Amino acid sequence: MAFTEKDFYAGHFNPKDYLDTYYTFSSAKEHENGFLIFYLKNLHQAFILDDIKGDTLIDIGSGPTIYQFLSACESFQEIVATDYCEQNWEEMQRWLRKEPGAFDWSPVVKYVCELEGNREKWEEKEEKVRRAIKQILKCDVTQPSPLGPVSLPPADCLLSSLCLESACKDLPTFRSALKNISSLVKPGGHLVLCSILEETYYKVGQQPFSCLYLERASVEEALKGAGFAVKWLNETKINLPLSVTDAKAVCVAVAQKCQN
Ligand SMILES: C[S@@+](CC[C@H](N)C(=O)[O-])C[C@H]1O[C@@H](n2cnc3c(N)ncnc32)[C@H](O)[C@@H]1O
Repeated sequence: MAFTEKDFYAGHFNPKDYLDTYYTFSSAKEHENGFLIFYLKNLHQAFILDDIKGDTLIDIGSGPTIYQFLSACESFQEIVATDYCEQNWEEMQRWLRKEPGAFDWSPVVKYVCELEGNREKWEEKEEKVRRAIKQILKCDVTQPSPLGPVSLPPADCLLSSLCLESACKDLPTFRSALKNISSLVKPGGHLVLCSILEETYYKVGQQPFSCLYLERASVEEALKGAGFAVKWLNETKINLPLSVTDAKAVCVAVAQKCQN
């Protein structure tokens, strides 16, 4: 399908439909939730077991979701969320401010608390995430300075899930987007990248969006080309209905920005 660029996202990406389709979590939807469970386990691995920690973390292309912060908030006190689209900032704000109609993340939060051995209650974890997210900024990964005029000190860690393959029309653009975002992290800092593999489209409500077809090797090469050393990369097959997406697999990579 034709590439759906950022302004198409701004006009057509419905955060509520997106959350309902991909982040409604229940044991009855084990297949549909497969990719989310895999991401949560690997984020737990990165931020809790591997002990990637520091002061600041920037999440690139956060969309309306907060699942990616549930383990990270144990290791980073300051989280900056970013996205190109205003409707996504608003949807995230609804949850941060506990406003009526906010998405119910509690089943996902409870799952992560279980992974962590219930060190804290799920309500406390939600509050920790709310406290950690200090700002939501506009970002465009296709620009050399993705945060535009906003200048932040280089972060200790970058996180990004399912954004670059949505935002990039081809592999050269994907490679340069990784270089663009690498300017936001310190040398020696980490990048945790959650990607979807072998996907050409996904639907949000009835609206299809294009996806850059990626294979594991192209993710690894692009990371190396952008100056990152890959520490580990885990991949698993997924099984979502074709009415929603043609994705075949997901992967999580942990990489470290090389010292110059
Ligand atoms: C599939 S969603 C991923 C959202 C979330 N990170 C997740 O894990 O579910 C893709 C996101 O990329 C954002 N996006 C699209 N083009 C972008 C661009 N050029 N720069 C930054 N974000 C962009 C969209 O607004 C959308 O929120």
